[in-house]
Amino acid sequence: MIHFDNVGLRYGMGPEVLRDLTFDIPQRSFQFLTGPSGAGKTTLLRLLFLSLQPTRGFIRIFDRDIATIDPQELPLLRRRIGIVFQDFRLLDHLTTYENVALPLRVRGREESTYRTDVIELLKWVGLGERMNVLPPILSGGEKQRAAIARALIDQPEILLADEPTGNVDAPLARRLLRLFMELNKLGTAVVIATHDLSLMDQIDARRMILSHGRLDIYD
Ligand SMILES: Nc1ncnc2c1ncn2[C@@H]1O[C@H](COP(=O)(O)OP(=O)(O)OP(=O)(O)O)[C@@H](O)[C@H]1O
Repeated sequence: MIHFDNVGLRYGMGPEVLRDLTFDIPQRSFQFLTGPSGAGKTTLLRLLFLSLQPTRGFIRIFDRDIATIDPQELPLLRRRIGIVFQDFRLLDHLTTYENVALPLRVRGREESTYRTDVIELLKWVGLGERMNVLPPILSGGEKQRAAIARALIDQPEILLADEPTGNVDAPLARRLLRLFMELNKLGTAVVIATHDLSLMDQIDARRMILSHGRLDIYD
């Protein structure tokens, strides 16, 4: 589904942050992306989300060479990729329900065509009772789950999550991990960027470890 071949990335004239990355992310796979702070996890997620271009190398996503993708096509391709940002990026003046429905609303979909799906998804992430609340009232873990629901509303083929358990306690982290595993069983590929060793130790999943800009993979 995703293939990187000798990819390198530098910001401006700075040093290479990512070097010689060659790997695949297969359909329906589940992996952790880890490494010390500053190793380049967020940068790699941005490449996977098509919000950065590599400075060298070749990336194929959904059978497309990303160097040849017209910028106008990006929104359509990005719909196939769900992303949960480290800082959630919820809009404070919209309710939880409206935040999750927003990607559909901006595309001009009629509310009657998605209302039930949004409610079902909110129930699935455990926010059935918090649908009409504004984000500033939500706890850190609830915001996290609202951001996950928003990333999933378009039924992406791959979910990218940046430190999704960074702001929650251990029981909730386990619950979120179960949610990601359930999603993966339903067919979505999952990439979780995390520092959290205890989270990774809970399941026997592939580990992509970044260090000094290079990547080692333990299947
Ligand atoms: N927009 C940018 N411009 C210049 N340098 C950047 C930019 N974004 C990140 N960097 C640098 O790239 C390197 C990798 O950063 P990145 O945020 O990808 O690491 P990370 O592994 O996600 O870190 P953390 O675990 O602390 O979130 C760091 O040295 C960082 O300072």
